[in-house]
Amino acid sequence: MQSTPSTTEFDLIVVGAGAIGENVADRAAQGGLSVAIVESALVGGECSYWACMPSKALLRPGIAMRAAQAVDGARQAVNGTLDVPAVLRHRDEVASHWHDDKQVKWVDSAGITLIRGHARLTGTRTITVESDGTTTAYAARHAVALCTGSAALLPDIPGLAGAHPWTSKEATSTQQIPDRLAILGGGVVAAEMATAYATFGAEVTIIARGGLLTRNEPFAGELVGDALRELGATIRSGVETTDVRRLESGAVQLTFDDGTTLEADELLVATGRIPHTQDLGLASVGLDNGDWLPVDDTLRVVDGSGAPVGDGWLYAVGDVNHRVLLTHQGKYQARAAGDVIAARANGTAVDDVPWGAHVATADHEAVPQVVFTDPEVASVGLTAAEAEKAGYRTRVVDYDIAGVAGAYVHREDYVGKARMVVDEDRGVIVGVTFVGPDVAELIHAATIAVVGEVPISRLWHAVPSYPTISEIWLRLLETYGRP
Ligand SMILES: Cc1cc2nc3c(=O)[nH]c(=O)nc-3n(C[C@H](O)[C@H](O)[C@H](O)COP(=O)(O)OP(=O)(O)OC[C@H]3O[C@@H](n4cnc5c(N)ncnc54)[C@H](O)[C@@H]3O)c2cc1C
Ligand SMILES: NC(=O)c1ccc[n+]([C@@H]2O[C@H](COP(=O)([O-])OP(=O)(O)OC[C@H]3O[C@@H](n4cnc5c(N)ncnc54)[C@H](O)[C@@H]3O)[C@@H](O)[C@H]2O)c1
Repeated sequence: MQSTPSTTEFDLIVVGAGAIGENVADRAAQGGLSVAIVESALVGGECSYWACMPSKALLRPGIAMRAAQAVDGARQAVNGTLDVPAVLRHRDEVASHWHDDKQVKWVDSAGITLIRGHARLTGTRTITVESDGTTTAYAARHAVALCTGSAALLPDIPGLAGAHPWTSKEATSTQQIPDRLAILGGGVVAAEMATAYATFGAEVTIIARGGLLTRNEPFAGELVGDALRELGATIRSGVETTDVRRLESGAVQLTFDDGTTLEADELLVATGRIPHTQDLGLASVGLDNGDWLPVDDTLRVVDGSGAPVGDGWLYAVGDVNHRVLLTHQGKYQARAAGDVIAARANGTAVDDVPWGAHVATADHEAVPQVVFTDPEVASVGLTAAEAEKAGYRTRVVDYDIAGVAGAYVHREDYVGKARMVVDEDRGVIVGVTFVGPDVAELIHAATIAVVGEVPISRLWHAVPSYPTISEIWLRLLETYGRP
C-alpha cells in the first residue's frame, strides 16, 4: 500500500455522497466554502439506487393498475395483468441502471470536488481516503460532515446470516421475482415490498412478530394488512423466528418458536437499520466504532454529556445520526447543516433558536412520512398515543374518508380513514394520519398546519375544493366542532 505525504485541504469535507451528503455539500458550497465529498460506492447513495426510488418504481405500476380497475369505464380498458418484466425495466430506468454519471455531473456543476474511495477519520478535522490500494490524507479547515447513512440490520437469529437472505438492496434491485417470498419484519420496508411482490404474483408471507406498521396509528396496520391479505399475502404475527437455514433445494426454511416452519424461495430481512460507522475511524476522535452519532439541533456530533465533540467541528447528518431515517427529513437537516457550517466558517450570525434557519426543529414533532402501500399511509407529527405520552391534553378526531364526495368520485369502493390529534390547550393540531388510496399528496397540507401551529379556528377558513378528497379536512373540523 502506498501513502502520499502531502495533505490537501478543503473548508469542509463531507463523507458519503448520498442525497444527504450532496445537500450538505451544496449548501456549504453556495455559502462560499471549498467543499470535497467522499464516496465509496455510487454518488446518490441508497435512495437513488436501492431504496426510495427503485422501491416506488416497483410499487407504482400495480397501484396505477388497481386504481384504474376500480373505476367503471376505465376498468374495461385495463383487463390484462401486470407486465412484470416491463415493471422491472421501468425500475431499472428509475435506478439509472445503477450508474451515477448524472449525479457526478451535478456534483461537478455545483463546484464540489468528488473524491472516490473509503474515508476514515484520523483525528481532529483530518481523514484518509483509501482507493485502489492508495491511501491519501485530507484535512478540513472548518468541518467534517459524516453522512454515511445506514445498512440493513440482520437480527441475531441462528443460521440467518449463513442462509444469505435478501435485504432491501436485493429486493429493490432483483431481476428475478421469487415464487415464494418470506419477509421478516413488520415495518415500512416489509409492508411496501410485500405489496409489490404480492402484486407480481409471488406467494408472500410476512412474519411480523409485533404486528404491521406499529409506529403508525393502529388503523394503518389494520387497513394495510386487510389489503395485503386481499392480494393473497399471509401475515403471521406473534411468532418469533428461532432458526433459519438454506436447504439443499435452494429454498430457505424458517423455524418459529411455536414449532411450525415455513419454506420460501427467498427471505427478505426488513428488521431495521444499523449505522454505517463500523469502519469510519471514529475511535480516533474518542467515539465508538459502530455507534449511531447523536447530534444537537445544528447537527454537530455530541458526546455523552450532550456537548459538541471537540470545538464543534464534527457534524453527522441523515440516517447516521438516527434522528429520522427518511430522505426528505435528512435533506432538511442537510440544508440546516450546510448553511450553519458556512455561517460558522464565515463568522456570520448563527440562527439556532427553535425553528431558526440553522436548526432541524421539525425532526422532533413534525416529521411527515408516506408509506407507499395500497392503501397509502400518510402521516405527520404525533400519533394519539405519542401525544398522550408526551403529556398533551389531546382530543382525537376520526373520520371515514369514504364519506367524502371526492373519495366517492375517485373510486366507488374507497376505503380509508383519517385521524387528527388536537392539543386542546393550544387549539392546534399535533398529528394527522390519512390511510387510503392516493392520500400521499394530502399530507403536506397537514404538515403546514402542524409546523405553522395554525389555530383550529383559522383552519375553518382554509376551504377545500369540492369534490376533492381534501374535503376530509372539513369533515374533521365539523366533527371536532367550531370553537
Ligand atoms: C427499501 C427502502 C425504501 C425507502 N424508501 C424511502 C422513501 O420512499 N422515502 C424516504 O424518505 N425514505 C425512504 N427510505 C429511507 C432513505 O433511503 C434513507 O433515509 C436515505 O437514503 C438516507 O440517506 P443518507 O444520505 O443518510 O444515507 P445513504 O443514502 O446510505 O448514503 C450514504 C453514502 O455514504 C457512503 N459511505 C458510507 N461510508 C463511507 C465511507 N467510509 N467513505 C465513503 N463513503 C461512504 C455510502 O456508500 C453511501 O453512498 C427507504 C429506505 C429503504 C431501505
Ligand atoms: N416510504 C418510506 O418512507 C420508507 C420506505 C422504506 C423504508 N423507510 C425507512 O427505512 C427504515 C428501515 O425500514 P425497516 O422496515 O427495515 O425498519 P422499521 O424500523 O420500520 O421496521 C422494522 C420492523 O422489524 C421488526 N423486527 C425487528 N426484529 C425482528 C425480528 N427478529 N423478527 C421479526 N420482526 C422483527 C420490528 O418490530 C419492526 O416492525 C425505516 O426507518 C423507514 O423510515 C422509509
